[in-house]
Amino acid sequence: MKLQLALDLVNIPEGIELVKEVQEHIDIVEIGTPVVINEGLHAVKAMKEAFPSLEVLADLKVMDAGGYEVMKASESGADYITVLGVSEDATIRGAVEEAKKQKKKILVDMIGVKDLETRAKEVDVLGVDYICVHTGYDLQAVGQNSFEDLRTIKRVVKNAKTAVAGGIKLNTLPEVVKANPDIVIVGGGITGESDKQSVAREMKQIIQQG
Ligand SMILES: O=C(CO)[C@H](O)[C@H](O)COP(=O)(O)O
Repeated sequence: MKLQLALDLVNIPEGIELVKEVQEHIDIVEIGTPVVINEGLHAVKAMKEAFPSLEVLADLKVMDAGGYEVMKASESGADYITVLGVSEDATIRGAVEEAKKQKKKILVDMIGVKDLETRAKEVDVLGVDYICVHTGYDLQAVGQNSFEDLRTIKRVVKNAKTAVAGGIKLNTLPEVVKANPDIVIVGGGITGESDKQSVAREMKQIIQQG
């Protein structure tokens, strides 16, 4: 099980400083959608250059032109690229095809999917690497989380690996880990803490203990 740090509310230099603090406790750095909007794919390139031993995920939330956008993110050094589960199968297929060419991985974000079980089964046969349940900020704000959704995809997904994101904190991590996802994605649960290093260290320990 990998720990992915999501960077959403920082610019490139702030992101690099933040990762320096926690790099030994994380596996993947996510360049979050707001960072890509503000800084472009330069942020992916800068992070990969600064931390060549860490994997980098570009959270593009691709919804069209799957092949082209995966190609551009791959050129910038992304190891993983996100595509939305609500997009057309043709978009997901295009993304998967390009990712295979570039030896990259596709993580499908199921944010906004209404019938999770049905769509997860459909996405699972398209050759994607990861299926991720995700409660975004707007639903976190009204008290929702992804824990039940994680159990659903663990039950129905047969080919892809699984991931979970959305408001995970140190005190809720044990419940998440119990469901055994392949990637746990944490943003504010680390970046919003004053002692980021010790929180990341503790999270990594909880993950390693399973
Ligand atoms: O993709 C995102 C928002 O769309 C975030 O990166 C993801 O939700 C993780 O951040 P947090 O732990 O703060 O919710």
